[in-house]
Amino acid sequence: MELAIETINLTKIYGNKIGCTDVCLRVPRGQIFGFLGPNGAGKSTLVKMLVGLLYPTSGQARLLGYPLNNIEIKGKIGFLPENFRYHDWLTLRELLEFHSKLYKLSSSKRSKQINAVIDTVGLTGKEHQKIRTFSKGMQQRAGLACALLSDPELIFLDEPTSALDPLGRMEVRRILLQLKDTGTTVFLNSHLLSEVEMVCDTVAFIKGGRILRQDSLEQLQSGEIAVELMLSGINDIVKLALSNIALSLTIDGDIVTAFVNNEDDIPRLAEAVIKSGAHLYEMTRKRSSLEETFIELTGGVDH
Ligand SMILES: Nc1ncnc2c1ncn2[C@@H]1O[C@H](COP(=O)(O)OP(=O)(O)OP(=O)(O)O)[C@@H](O)[C@H]1O
Repeated sequence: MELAIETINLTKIYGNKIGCTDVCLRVPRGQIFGFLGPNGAGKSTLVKMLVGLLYPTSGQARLLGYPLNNIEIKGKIGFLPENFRYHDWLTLRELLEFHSKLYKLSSSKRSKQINAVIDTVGLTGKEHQKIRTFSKGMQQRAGLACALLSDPELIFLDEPTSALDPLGRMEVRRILLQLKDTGTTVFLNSHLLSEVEMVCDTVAFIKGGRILRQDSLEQLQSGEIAVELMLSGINDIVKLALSNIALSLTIDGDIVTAFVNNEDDIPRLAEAVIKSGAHLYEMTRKRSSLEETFIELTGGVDH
């Protein structure tokens, strides 16, 4: 398997504080990789080392086959930092011109590429507006446009949707999947587990600077699913029908929680209730398995 990122015992110590320690990650090329952890876990520290903004205290890493800080890879990676502040007195077009010069894009390529990224992030028509007049969501799109300018082979996005409304988030998900389709590797730091679940192929969890687990989303989601059903008329027939589908059941008054192995069992639960003559008032899939894994591994959801 060809790797976009490989780190071997990568460590950053700030004075006597651990940023991250002994990080060994393997990010396959062409995947969307989700990097999850509570506040202060070491996510930004790792990304900053990978993009060359921080020197590691020890350990090694290779990006797109090159050792860290190789100048050649700078033109092949894109980066959207978490708390970016761009030159807000510039217009969007001026900002992108400036960044494309930093990327040393040829003048013939520059204009075409700027138009393309503006279109991709949905800011067409805003080219001549100053960044300072942009809403937070528009600023985040402008940041994403900068990160896409070099047509990167590998892109790091630190909380790319934190300022976006649900529609904006959906749009970013579409962009991420589009990037994946064209072979770009996406390294996504996100607190939004539902988003990670929707787009990522592989996920790693970090806490206290240490990687707790790295696995494919498929593997992480292969655990049990809890489904809560609010019923009236619970009787032995319903219980039997549900227990024929579920691995186990718990009943508390009108609430039945059924644990199933497979997503396809969820509609079967509803059918079983209706066929057995009980009334179904509400049906909720409890926490997603990714969320459960996150809580189990890190001891809590961060906000
Ligand atoms: N410049 C610094 N000097 C000293 N300690 C730092 C520095 N930057 C980060 N740290 C510490 O390193 C640890 C990891 O921080 P980091 O910002 O990498 O976490 P994070 O997972 O990105 O957090 P968040 O989700 O809140 O952005 C924290 O304990 C933090 O206080």
